[in-house]
Amino acid sequence: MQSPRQSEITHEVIESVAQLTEQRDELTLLRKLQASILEMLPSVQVCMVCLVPGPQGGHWILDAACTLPEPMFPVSDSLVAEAAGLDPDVPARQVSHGGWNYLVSGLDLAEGRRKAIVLRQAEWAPADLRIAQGMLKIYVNFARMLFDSERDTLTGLYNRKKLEQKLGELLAGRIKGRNRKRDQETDDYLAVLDLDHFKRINDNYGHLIGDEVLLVFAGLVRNALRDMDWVFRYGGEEFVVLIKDVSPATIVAILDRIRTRIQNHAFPQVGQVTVSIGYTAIGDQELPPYVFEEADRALYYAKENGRNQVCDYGDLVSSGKLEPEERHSGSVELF
Ligand SMILES: Nc1nc2c(ncn2[C@@H]2O[C@H](COP(=O)(O)OP(=O)(O)OP(=O)(O)O)[C@@H](O)[C@H]2O)c(=O)[nH]1
Repeated sequence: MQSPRQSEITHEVIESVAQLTEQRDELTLLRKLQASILEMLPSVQVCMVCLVPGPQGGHWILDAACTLPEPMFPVSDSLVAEAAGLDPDVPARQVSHGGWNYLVSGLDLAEGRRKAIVLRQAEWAPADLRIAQGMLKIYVNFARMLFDSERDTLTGLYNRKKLEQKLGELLAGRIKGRNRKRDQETDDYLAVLDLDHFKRINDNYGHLIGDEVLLVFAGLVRNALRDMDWVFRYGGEEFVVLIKDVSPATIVAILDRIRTRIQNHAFPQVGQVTVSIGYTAIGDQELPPYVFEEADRALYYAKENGRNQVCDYGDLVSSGKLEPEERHSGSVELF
């Protein structure tokens, strides 16, 4: 039979696992993991960092721009090397260093990144170690599942489901007035990007090369943007980017930079590929499909009028080239 203390611990562990698996967002999942570990094992210190391949490749470095919960200690180069060398199938490894006993765990992310979770304590009681290892194992398994559920398998970009969630959150925030910046000159934008004459690429070079073009295209778009910008594969050869808090001049510059980089890139076997882009400011549309619909209409205009160009829904409406969107309640087609 369990002692009262044992059954209290069992209850705490079950409660923590239940709370952990309620999370649907990478960052809140990490925060919950940190809180649960600190609650169950108060003498443990926790540090969560992102690693990226170094400039020469072959070794990993800390990604300072990666925002994770406040680290409780600095991560040394040797710990980075330890986390980098982890076998993804081994959830946690024990390492002793400078009078501390560390438990290092890693999780591979898209775009060659790796997340490392490092716990430390001068001495680990065997029961504490088992709890920590178990929690890390549950976290890694659950985070992988969460990660897969919101990513496109070919490109590793976020998928349409994640777009719907992200855009819904953004609009809800604006409606509540939290992100409204009426007095400022910046806005949030949604752009739809569609490769030109992609069917010809498939027809002339085959589906595998078509997939390769999509993969290279996804990387070029991702690399042309800041870490804080969101890139989604909407489906087929259609992609969406969400760019927050930029001026009207900046959004044109960003999207035209993407367009030019694609045009100037020599795609393996295929050579030149171009992209058409339609975008709209995220304002009072109220529902995610309304935002998408505006950007998609601007994209359609770009396609109909020569392709390989960037078109703004707002400009097209104010110059009379497009009729403003008429919305009838009940006619909303969800994503
Ligand atoms: N290789 C590959 N092809 C895809 C994928 N998803 C969709 N496609 C193809 O993308 C092509 C899209 O063709 P269309 O919608 O006619 O458009 P397009 O040829 O790009 O012409 P425009 O958009 O008008 O410039 C179709 O041939 C689809 O089969 C995919 O995952 N891999």
